[in-house]
Amino acid sequence: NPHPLPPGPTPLPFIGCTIQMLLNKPTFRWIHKLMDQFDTPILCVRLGPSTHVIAVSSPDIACEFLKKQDDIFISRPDFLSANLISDGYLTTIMSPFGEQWRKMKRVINRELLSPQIHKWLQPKRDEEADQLLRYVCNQIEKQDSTIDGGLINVRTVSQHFVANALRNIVFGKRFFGQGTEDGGQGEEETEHVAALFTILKYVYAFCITDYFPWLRGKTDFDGHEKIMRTAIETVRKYQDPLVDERIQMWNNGARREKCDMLDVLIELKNPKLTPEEIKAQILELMIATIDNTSNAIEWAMGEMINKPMILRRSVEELDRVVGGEKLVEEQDVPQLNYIKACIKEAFRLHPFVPFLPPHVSTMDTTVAGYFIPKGSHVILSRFGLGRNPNVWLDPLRFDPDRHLCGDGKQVLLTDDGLRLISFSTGKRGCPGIMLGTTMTTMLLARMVQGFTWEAPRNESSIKLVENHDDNRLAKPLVVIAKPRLSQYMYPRY
Ligand code: HEM
Repeated sequence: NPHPLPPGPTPLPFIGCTIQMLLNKPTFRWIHKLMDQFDTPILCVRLGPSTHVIAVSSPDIACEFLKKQDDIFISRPDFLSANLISDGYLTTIMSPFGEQWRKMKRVINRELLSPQIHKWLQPKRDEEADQLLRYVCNQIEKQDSTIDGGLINVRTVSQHFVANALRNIVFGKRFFGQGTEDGGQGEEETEHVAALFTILKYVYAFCITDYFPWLRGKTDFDGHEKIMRTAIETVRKYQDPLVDERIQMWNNGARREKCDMLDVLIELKNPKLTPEEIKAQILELMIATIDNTSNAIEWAMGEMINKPMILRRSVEELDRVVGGEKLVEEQDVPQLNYIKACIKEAFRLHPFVPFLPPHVSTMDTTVAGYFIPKGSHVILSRFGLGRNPNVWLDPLRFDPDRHLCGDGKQVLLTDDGLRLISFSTGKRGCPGIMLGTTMTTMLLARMVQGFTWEAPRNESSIKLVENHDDNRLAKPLVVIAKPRLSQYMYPRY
């Protein structure tokens, strides 16, 4: 191939840039620094003897990879983390290109995330939207009654809203255990969610042995393997027995009617799934949903509370679209354009994971004039795209107006031109757009409709500081909420 590799640091023989990577943690910040140093929107870093990692921060080049040459960049790497999560690539997100990926993606698209199934499962999501208000009200009531309102940890509320809804949709119950008196999660759910986030932290996390594959199983150099195995075990300890129990119920006739996603997966005839496939796929669906939704809402709320004008406009939208006499419902989501613009702005500016899962090329090719060898790991930078100063004016400013379309056109959370990353695009794109959009919008809409929000008394504004190691808020968002609707409107159980 006459074309050069994309610019990047000169790799050493055999080890590539591995030592530099180890000396410059966290790796995503190092990669972005290199893109700045080389002044390039496409960078090549070689890790180990032969892996070319290609980072991208320009929408045009991103579209060449995921639109024009989508068929080539359709695989995933064989990483230990991905292998463990997917139980040897039985699932969708993690599986390399091939029959198993095709089969599972079809099952998810057609059987779990179709519009009919979405509608069928709405009562479960509605239940969680009501529980959300009830839980926040209870938290406020529990606190010192001399203070007007109460302190709410938005991170905990958001993460558990998503996890509870997912458990309800998949297993038909919000909690593994009893929960708490006030409608909150119990020990079991806290452990479940923490383990899901540990898995998310260590998946595709530049683990050394992934670039020296013959070391796999011989050394756990950076400790990732042990952490990953423990977290997966924790999640499966709660989930797998429910799957086994349910299979048995179908077998012995104790269950005859499908009520949730687990029933759908067990009763699938063509293709028939094995218990191992069902268990691994459920674990993957759990991690697919929880981070983006909850993290976007935590950041969006922090930004909105710091900019009261934005918060006010979103309240006005809710009052206009929904009115003061009923709670916001899923049917209102298409019209909540300002709320969705706030969420999209959080996706743009504060993505939970810095890169998309790697897209691996299945043959040699040329992109943007550069040689991209077969087996390259292309990582589109959510961070780099969303904050690209050539694309976004004043990129670090939280400004939902960027996403309003005018002419009354609906704001979509999708990202077709890849100017930011929300659900990605192409054959590897997210199949959960409808469910993801619905849950994220309902969460923010109910929080904003149900309560007024402000910074804690001793803080003039909220310190929106990003973690060094990831893009989360350095400290969970804890703010004051006060009920803003008439008392009779809050669901009681
Ligand atoms: C706001 C919520 C969500 C966001 C922002 C989101 C985002 C993403 C992104 C960026 C990808 C990677 C695409 C790529 O590699 O190019 C992805 C993949 C995926 N997502 Fe989502 N997602 C969300 C919700 C969901 C939900 C609710 C489900 C299902 C319950 C889901 C299931 C999947 C699956 C199965 C894949 C793998 C696709 C493949 O590799 O072929 N996601 N998602």
